[in-house]
Amino acid sequence: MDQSLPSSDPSGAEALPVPEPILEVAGLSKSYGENWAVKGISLVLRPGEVLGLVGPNGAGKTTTLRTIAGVLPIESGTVRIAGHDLERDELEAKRHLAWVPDQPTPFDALTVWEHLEFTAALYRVANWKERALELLETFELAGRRDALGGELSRGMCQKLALCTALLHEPRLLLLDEPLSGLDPVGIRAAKRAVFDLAARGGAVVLSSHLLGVVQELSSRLAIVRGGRVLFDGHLDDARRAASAGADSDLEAVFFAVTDGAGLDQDAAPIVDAALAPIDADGRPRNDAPDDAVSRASEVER
Ligand SMILES: Nc1ncnc2c1ncn2[C@@H]1O[C@H](COP(=O)(O)OP(=O)(O)OP(=O)(O)O)[C@@H](O)[C@H]1O
Repeated sequence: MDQSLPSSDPSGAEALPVPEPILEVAGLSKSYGENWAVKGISLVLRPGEVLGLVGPNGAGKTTTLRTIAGVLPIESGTVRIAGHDLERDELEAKRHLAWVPDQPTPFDALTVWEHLEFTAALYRVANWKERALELLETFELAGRRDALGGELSRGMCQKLALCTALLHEPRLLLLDEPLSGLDPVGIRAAKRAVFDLAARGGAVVLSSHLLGVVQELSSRLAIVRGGRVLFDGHLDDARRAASAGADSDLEAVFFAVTDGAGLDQDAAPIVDAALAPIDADGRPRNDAPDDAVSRASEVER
Protein backbone atom coordinates (compact mmCIF):
# COMPACT_ATOMS: atom_id res chain seq x y z
CA MET A 1 0.00 0.00 0.00
CA ASP A 2 1.38 3.37 -0.99
CA GLN A 3 0.83 5.69 1.91
CA SER A 4 3.31 8.31 0.82
CA LEU A 5 1.72 11.68 1.44
CA PRO A 6 -0.62 12.13 -1.53
CA SER A 7 -1.72 15.57 -2.65
CA SER A 8 -5.27 16.80 -2.15
CA ASP A 9 -7.23 16.44 -5.36
CA PRO A 10 -9.33 19.43 -6.39
CA SER A 11 -10.47 17.59 -9.56
CA GLY A 12 -14.15 18.20 -9.03
CA ALA A 13 -14.99 14.47 -8.92
CA GLU A 14 -18.16 13.67 -6.99
CA ALA A 15 -17.38 13.90 -3.30
CA LEU A 16 -17.71 10.80 -1.16
CA PRO A 17 -19.24 11.20 2.29
CA VAL A 18 -16.59 12.26 4.80
CA PRO A 19 -16.15 9.56 7.47
CA GLU A 20 -16.54 10.49 11.14
CA PRO A 21 -13.26 11.51 12.73
CA ILE A 22 -11.42 9.07 14.95
CA LEU A 23 -9.57 11.87 16.69
CA GLU A 24 -10.75 15.44 17.24
CA VAL A 25 -8.50 17.77 19.18
CA ALA A 26 -9.71 21.35 19.66
CA GLY A 27 -7.85 24.21 21.27
CA LEU A 28 -5.60 21.97 23.34
CA SER A 29 -3.23 23.84 25.66
CA LYS A 30 -0.91 22.68 28.40
CA SER A 31 1.49 24.60 30.61
CA TYR A 32 4.30 23.57 32.91
CA GLY A 33 4.36 26.31 35.51
CA GLU A 34 4.73 29.60 33.65
CA ASN A 35 5.63 27.97 30.34
CA TRP A 36 3.07 26.96 27.76
CA ALA A 37 4.23 23.73 26.09
CA VAL A 38 1.12 23.44 23.90
CA LYS A 39 -0.74 26.54 22.79
CA GLY A 40 -4.14 25.78 21.34
CA ILE A 41 -3.45 22.83 19.06
CA SER A 42 -6.33 21.55 16.94
CA LEU A 43 -6.24 18.38 14.84
CA VAL A 44 -8.77 16.13 13.14
CA LEU A 45 -7.92 12.60 12.06
CA ARG A 46 -10.22 10.38 10.01
CA PRO A 47 -10.24 6.61 9.37
CA GLY A 48 -7.27 5.45 7.32
CA GLU A 49 -5.15 8.51 8.05
CA VAL A 50 -1.60 8.41 9.37
CA LEU A 51 -0.57 11.82 10.68
CA GLY A 52 3.13 12.55 10.86
CA LEU A 53 3.71 14.90 13.79
CA VAL A 54 7.05 16.64 13.37
CA GLY A 55 8.81 19.60 14.93
CA PRO A 56 12.04 20.62 16.61
CA ASN A 57 13.01 19.55 20.13
CA GLY A 58 10.65 21.07 22.66
CA ALA A 59 7.95 21.81 20.05
CA GLY A 60 5.28 20.16 22.21
CA LYS A 61 4.84 16.85 20.37
CA THR A 62 5.20 14.54 23.36
CA THR A 63 3.07 16.81 25.56
CA THR A 64 0.36 16.75 22.89
CA LEU A 65 0.49 12.96 22.58
CA ARG A 66 0.53 12.42 26.35
CA THR A 67 -2.50 14.67 26.74
CA ILE A 68 -4.42 12.89 23.97
CA ALA A 69 -3.48 9.58 25.61
CA GLY A 70 -4.96 10.77 28.90
CA VAL A 71 -1.62 10.50 30.70
CA LEU A 72 -1.54 14.27 31.29
CA PRO A 73 -4.76 15.97 32.38
CA ILE A 74 -6.41 18.28 29.87
CA GLU A 75 -5.80 21.83 31.00
CA SER A 76 -7.90 23.48 28.33
CA GLY A 77 -9.45 22.40 25.07
CA THR A 78 -11.14 19.13 24.19
CA VAL A 79 -10.13 15.68 22.93
CA ARG A 80 -12.61 13.27 21.38
CA ILE A 81 -11.66 9.72 20.43
CA ALA A 82 -14.04 7.76 18.20
CA GLY A 83 -16.72 10.26 19.16
CA HIS A 84 -16.14 10.00 22.93
CA ASP A 85 -15.03 12.99 24.97
CA LEU A 86 -11.84 12.05 26.79
CA GLU A 87 -12.81 13.91 29.96
CA ARG A 88 -16.53 13.17 30.15
CA ASP A 89 -16.46 9.63 28.76
CA GLU A 90 -12.94 8.60 29.65
CA LEU A 91 -13.29 4.82 29.73
CA GLU A 92 -15.07 4.58 26.40
CA ALA A 93 -12.60 7.00 24.78
CA LYS A 94 -9.61 5.08 26.09
CA ARG A 95 -11.07 1.76 24.97
CA HIS A 96 -10.31 2.82 21.38
CA LEU A 97 -6.85 4.15 22.08
CA ALA A 98 -3.33 2.80 22.35
CA TRP A 99 -0.23 4.79 23.13
CA VAL A 100 3.41 3.81 22.76
CA PRO A 101 5.65 6.30 24.60
CA ASP A 102 9.17 7.12 23.47
CA GLN A 103 10.69 5.24 26.41
CA PRO A 104 8.34 2.47 27.44
CA THR A 105 8.93 1.11 30.94
CA PRO A 106 7.43 -2.33 31.44
CA PHE A 107 6.65 -3.62 34.93
CA ASP A 108 9.84 -5.13 36.35
CA ALA A 109 8.05 -8.02 38.05
CA LEU A 110 5.77 -9.10 35.17
CA THR A 111 6.89 -11.38 32.38
CA VAL A 112 6.40 -10.51 28.73
CA TRP A 113 3.46 -12.90 28.57
CA GLU A 114 1.93 -11.48 31.77
CA HIS A 115 2.03 -7.98 30.25
CA LEU A 116 -0.12 -9.26 27.42
CA GLU A 117 -2.40 -11.12 29.82
CA PHE A 118 -2.80 -7.95 31.89
CA THR A 119 -3.56 -5.86 28.80
CA ALA A 120 -6.10 -8.41 27.58
CA ALA A 121 -7.87 -8.30 30.96
CA LEU A 122 -7.82 -4.49 31.01
CA TYR A 123 -9.35 -4.19 27.55
CA ARG A 124 -11.46 -7.33 27.87
CA VAL A 125 -9.97 -8.92 24.75
CA ALA A 126 -11.64 -12.26 24.03
CA ASN A 127 -9.45 -15.11 22.70
CA TRP A 128 -6.37 -12.98 23.18
CA LYS A 129 -3.78 -15.77 23.39
CA GLU A 130 -3.64 -16.51 19.69
CA ARG A 131 -3.22 -12.85 18.80
CA ALA A 132 -0.68 -12.38 21.58
CA LEU A 133 1.42 -15.26 20.24
CA GLU A 134 1.17 -13.91 16.72
CA LEU A 135 2.34 -10.46 17.86
CA LEU A 136 5.25 -11.90 19.83
CA GLU A 137 6.34 -13.89 16.80
CA THR A 138 6.01 -10.87 14.51
CA PHE A 139 8.25 -8.83 16.79
CA GLU A 140 10.60 -11.77 17.51
CA LEU A 141 9.78 -11.77 21.20
CA ALA A 142 8.27 -15.26 21.38
CA GLY A 143 11.53 -16.68 22.72
CA ARG A 144 11.44 -14.13 25.58
CA ARG A 145 7.84 -14.63 26.69
CA ASP A 146 8.94 -15.69 30.18
CA ALA A 147 11.50 -12.91 30.61
CA LEU A 148 10.69 -10.27 33.23
CA GLY A 149 10.09 -6.67 32.18
CA GLY A 150 13.20 -5.63 34.07
CA GLU A 151 15.32 -8.04 32.05
CA LEU A 152 14.45 -6.58 28.63
CA SER A 153 16.72 -4.45 26.48
CA ARG A 154 15.53 -1.00 25.32
CA GLY A 155 14.47 -2.30 21.92
CA MET A 156 12.68 -5.26 23.49
CA CYS A 157 10.79 -2.87 25.78
CA GLN A 158 9.68 -0.98 22.68
CA LYS A 159 8.64 -4.19 20.94
CA LEU A 160 6.65 -5.28 23.99
CA ALA A 161 4.97 -1.86 24.16
CA LEU A 162 3.96 -2.24 20.50
CA CYS A 163 2.61 -5.76 21.14
CA THR A 164 0.50 -4.62 24.09
CA ALA A 165 -0.67 -1.55 22.14
CA LEU A 166 -1.82 -3.66 19.20
CA LEU A 167 -3.39 -6.49 21.20
CA HIS A 168 -6.84 -4.89 21.55
CA GLU A 169 -6.84 -3.61 17.95
CA PRO A 170 -7.23 0.08 18.79
CA ARG A 171 -8.88 2.52 16.41
CA LEU A 172 -6.35 5.19 17.30
CA LEU A 173 -2.65 4.46 17.76
CA LEU A 174 -0.33 7.14 19.14
CA LEU A 175 3.35 6.49 18.50
CA ASP A 176 6.10 8.64 20.00
CA GLU A 177 9.45 7.88 18.30
CA PRO A 178 8.42 4.24 17.84
CA LEU A 179 11.37 3.10 15.75
CA SER A 180 14.38 4.66 17.43
CA GLY A 181 15.48 1.60 19.42
CA LEU A 182 14.20 -1.14 17.13
CA ASP A 183 16.22 -3.61 15.07
CA PRO A 184 15.36 -4.10 11.37
CA VAL A 185 12.82 -6.83 12.14
CA GLY A 186 11.13 -4.58 14.67
CA ILE A 187 11.14 -1.62 12.26
CA ARG A 188 9.57 -3.69 9.51
CA ALA A 189 6.93 -5.08 11.89
CA ALA A 190 6.11 -1.63 13.29
CA LYS A 191 5.77 -0.14 9.79
CA ARG A 192 3.47 -2.99 8.74
CA ALA A 193 1.39 -2.51 11.88
CA VAL A 194 0.89 1.16 10.99
CA PHE A 195 -0.13 0.35 7.40
CA ASP A 196 -2.43 -2.50 8.54
CA LEU A 197 -4.19 -0.40 11.12
CA ALA A 198 -4.78 2.40 8.62
CA ALA A 199 -5.96 -0.10 5.99
CA ARG A 200 -8.49 -1.48 8.49
CA GLY A 201 -9.93 2.01 9.02
CA GLY A 202 -7.96 3.00 12.08
CA ALA A 203 -5.86 6.15 12.48
CA VAL A 204 -2.30 6.72 13.64
CA VAL A 205 -0.41 9.72 14.98
CA LEU A 206 3.28 9.20 14.47
CA SER A 207 5.73 11.59 16.09
CA SER A 208 9.32 11.22 14.99
CA HIS A 209 12.48 13.10 14.10
CA LEU A 210 13.20 10.45 11.44
CA LEU A 211 11.70 12.44 8.59
CA GLY A 212 12.27 9.71 6.01
CA VAL A 213 10.15 7.34 8.10
CA VAL A 214 7.48 9.98 8.59
CA GLN A 215 7.38 10.63 4.85
CA GLU A 216 7.15 6.91 4.12
CA LEU A 217 4.36 6.15 6.59
CA SER A 218 2.25 9.28 6.78
CA SER A 219 -0.67 10.32 4.65
CA ARG A 220 -0.73 13.76 6.27
CA LEU A 221 1.63 16.03 8.06
CA ALA A 222 1.44 18.38 11.06
CA ILE A 223 4.47 20.58 11.63
CA VAL A 224 4.59 22.06 15.12
CA ARG A 225 6.87 24.57 16.77
CA GLY A 226 6.55 26.44 20.03
CA GLY A 227 3.40 24.52 20.93
CA ARG A 228 1.56 25.59 17.78
CA VAL A 229 0.65 23.92 14.50
CA LEU A 230 2.53 25.75 11.76
CA PHE A 231 1.19 23.52 9.02
CA ASP A 232 -1.41 20.75 8.74
CA GLY A 233 -1.97 19.07 5.41
CA HIS A 234 -0.41 16.99 2.68
CA LEU A 235 3.25 17.14 1.72
CA ASP A 236 2.49 18.64 -1.68
CA ASP A 237 0.57 21.44 -0.01
CA ALA A 238 3.49 21.95 2.39
CA ARG A 239 5.85 22.17 -0.58
CA ARG A 240 3.68 24.85 -2.15
CA ALA A 241 3.25 26.74 1.13
CA ALA A 242 6.98 26.67 1.77
CA SER A 243 7.76 27.55 -1.86
CA ALA A 244 9.83 24.36 -2.00
CA GLY A 245 10.41 22.44 -5.24
CA ALA A 246 7.96 19.77 -6.35
CA ASP A 247 10.54 17.06 -5.63
CA SER A 248 11.57 18.39 -2.24
CA ASP A 249 11.56 15.76 0.45
CA LEU A 250 10.07 16.24 3.88
CA GLU A 251 13.43 17.28 5.30
CA ALA A 252 13.69 20.25 2.91
CA VAL A 253 10.09 21.24 3.60
CA PHE A 254 10.62 20.86 7.36
CA PHE A 255 13.52 23.31 7.34
CA ALA A 256 11.68 25.73 5.09
CA VAL A 257 8.71 25.77 7.44
CA THR A 258 10.45 25.68 10.82
CA ASP A 259 13.22 28.10 9.89
CA GLY A 260 10.45 30.63 9.41
CA ALA A 261 11.49 31.27 5.80
CA GLY A 262 7.91 32.25 5.22
CA LEU A 263 4.85 30.31 4.19
CA ASP A 264 2.52 31.28 1.40
CA GLN A 265 -0.63 31.79 3.46
CA ASP A 266 -2.93 31.09 0.51
CA ALA A 267 -1.25 27.80 -0.34
CA ALA A 268 -1.18 26.48 3.22
CA PRO A 269 -4.34 24.65 4.35
CA ILE A 270 -3.51 25.59 7.91
CA VAL A 271 -0.79 27.96 8.93
CA ASP A 272 -0.57 28.62 12.65
CA ALA A 273 -4.27 27.94 12.85
CA ALA A 274 -4.00 27.23 16.55
CA LEU A 275 -7.23 28.10 18.24
CA ALA A 276 -7.06 29.83 21.55
CA PRO A 277 -7.33 27.56 24.54
CA ILE A 278 -10.99 27.33 25.33
CA ASP A 279 -13.02 26.43 28.36
CA ALA A 280 -15.72 23.75 28.48
CA ASP A 281 -18.18 26.17 26.86
CA GLY A 282 -15.85 27.02 24.01
CA ARG A 283 -14.83 30.47 25.33
CA PRO A 284 -11.17 31.55 25.31
CA ARG A 285 -9.57 31.05 28.69
CA ASN A 286 -8.24 34.12 30.45
CA ASP A 287 -5.08 32.43 31.68
CA ALA A 288 -4.14 31.14 28.24
CA PRO A 289 -1.19 32.61 26.31
CA ASP A 290 -1.94 36.26 25.51
CA ASP A 291 -1.51 36.12 21.76
CA ALA A 292 -3.77 33.09 21.40
CA VAL A 293 -6.50 34.80 23.42
CA SER A 294 -6.25 38.01 21.45
CA ARG A 295 -6.47 36.04 18.19
CA ALA A 296 -9.62 34.31 19.38
CA SER A 297 -11.09 37.63 20.52
CA GLU A 298 -10.47 39.05 17.07
CA VAL A 299 -12.41 36.16 15.58
CA GLU A 300 -15.29 36.80 18.02
CA ARG A 301 -15.49 40.45 17.01
N1 LIG B 1 7.72 17.61 32.89
C1 LIG B 1 8.00 18.82 32.41
N2 LIG B 1 8.21 19.86 33.23
C2 LIG B 1 8.46 21.11 32.75
N3 LIG B 1 8.54 21.39 31.44
C3 LIG B 1 8.34 20.39 30.57
C4 LIG B 1 8.07 19.06 31.01
N4 LIG B 1 7.91 18.27 29.90
C5 LIG B 1 8.09 19.08 28.84
N5 LIG B 1 8.35 20.33 29.23
C6 LIG B 1 8.57 21.50 28.35
O1 LIG B 1 7.48 21.57 27.45
C7 LIG B 1 7.93 21.93 26.16
C8 LIG B 1 7.47 20.85 25.15
O2 LIG B 1 8.13 19.64 25.47
P1 LIG B 1 7.78 18.28 24.70
O3 LIG B 1 8.51 17.19 25.40
O4 LIG B 1 6.33 18.17 24.56
O5 LIG B 1 8.42 18.58 23.27
P2 LIG B 1 8.76 17.59 22.09
O6 LIG B 1 8.32 18.27 20.84
O7 LIG B 1 8.23 16.24 22.33
O8 LIG B 1 10.34 17.58 22.17
P3 LIG B 1 11.42 16.45 21.74
O9 LIG B 1 11.43 16.44 20.24
O10 LIG B 1 12.70 16.99 22.29
O11 LIG B 1 11.02 15.15 22.34
C9 LIG B 1 9.44 22.10 26.25
O12 LIG B 1 9.70 23.46 26.42
C10 LIG B 1 9.81 21.33 27.49
O13 LIG B 1 10.93 21.90 28.12
